[in-house]
Amino acid sequence: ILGGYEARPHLKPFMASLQLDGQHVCGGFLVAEQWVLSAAHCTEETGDKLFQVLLGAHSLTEQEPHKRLYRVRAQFPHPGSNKHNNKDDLLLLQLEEKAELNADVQVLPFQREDRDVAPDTVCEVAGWGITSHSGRRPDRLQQVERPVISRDVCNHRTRHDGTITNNMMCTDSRRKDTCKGDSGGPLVCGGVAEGVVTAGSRVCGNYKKPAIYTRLAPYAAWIDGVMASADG
Ligand SMILES: O=C(O)c1[nH]c2ccc(F)cc2c1NC(=O)[C@H]1C[C@@H]1c1ccccc1
Repeated sequence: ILGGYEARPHLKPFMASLQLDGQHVCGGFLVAEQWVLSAAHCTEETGDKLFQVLLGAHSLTEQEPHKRLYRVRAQFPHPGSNKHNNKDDLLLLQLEEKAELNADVQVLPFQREDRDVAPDTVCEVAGWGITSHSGRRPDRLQQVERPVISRDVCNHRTRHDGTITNNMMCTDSRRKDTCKGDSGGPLVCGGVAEGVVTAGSRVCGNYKKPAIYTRLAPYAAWIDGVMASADG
């Protein structure tokens, strides 16, 4: 997160850190007791290794009462996701067991009504992504508030030039922005997850390249289908 600030500890109990060999790779959030939602691009350099999912954390390193690392039983990247674009950039992870819910571990509902969030709506996004252009990695969860910008503005020739589909949304990226390591985390507007930070490599903090999110409402059936199909 660029231009943000440290979140109040454990006030975002839905936040997940997707880790490989103890290292944070991407964000995510608890979408059901045994399921975490993130971004498909995050699996690009993992080979066939499965992530581990850290829940209940504020600090990535310090001991905290409800912090727990969960093994993943299976990973389901959206079938339409690919490494050449931001389309269908969603990943569902089935935990080995149901997460133990408590003050620091809670599910976050996602938007199921397929209607665009109004431009200028201020939403918030959190993550353990880099906090500076030099690539500084925070130990504690950061957050920032960002206004939604319309798809037309985001698709302007000088911005993302027509690549933003109806299944995507954008927020202003002047100074305050998401960045590497924040991908997979939720864009929360009015207490509901409206989108997931896309994980395609993008410049951060430049107003000419707004942040891009995968909208969740269009994928409600896919999310429900995968969760229902896999046992549990
Ligand atoms: O965050 C992203 O946008 C993104 N997109 C990807 C695609 C492939 C892929 F193999 C990884 C990623 C990845 N995450 C990262 O590079 C994470 C490793 C970097 C990081 C940043 C801050 C703190 C800790 C670690």
